[in-house]
Amino acid sequence: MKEPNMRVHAAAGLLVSAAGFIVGLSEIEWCILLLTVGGVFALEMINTAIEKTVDLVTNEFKPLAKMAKDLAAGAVLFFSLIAVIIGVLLFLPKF
Ligand SMILES: Nc1ncnc2c1ncn2[C@@H]1O[C@H](COP(=O)(O)OP(=O)(O)OP(=O)(O)O)[C@@H](O)[C@H]1O
Repeated sequence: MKEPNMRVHAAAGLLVSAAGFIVGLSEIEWCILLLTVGGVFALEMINTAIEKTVDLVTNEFKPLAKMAKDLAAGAVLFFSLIAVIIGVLLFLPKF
């Protein structure tokens, strides 16, 4: 795993999974957690793929290249914020 962001997502995924075992999530809560963690991973992979593709096409400053990279990074950020909200909704009632 060379991408630093991927390592952060992997660490966060392991941490919330461990927390899930500790607090004893229900089946449906596990499904929601796995979908959320998997979604962040999948989006990060697509973001990296878009970054690499843009870099392959050009290393000059191009507005369309900027837009493609910023939108892909924005998708990861947006879903990560949703993931945090889902995490709070899942875990807060357990304490
Ligand atoms: N060819 C380009 N033309 C215009 N803007 C670019 C270009 N390449 C990068 N940028 C801008 O610079 C920012 C940083 O680009 P970079 O390729 O380092 O991506 P990054 O999001 O920092 O990647 P990483 O996830 O690897 O840290 C992009 O989000 C984009 O706004």
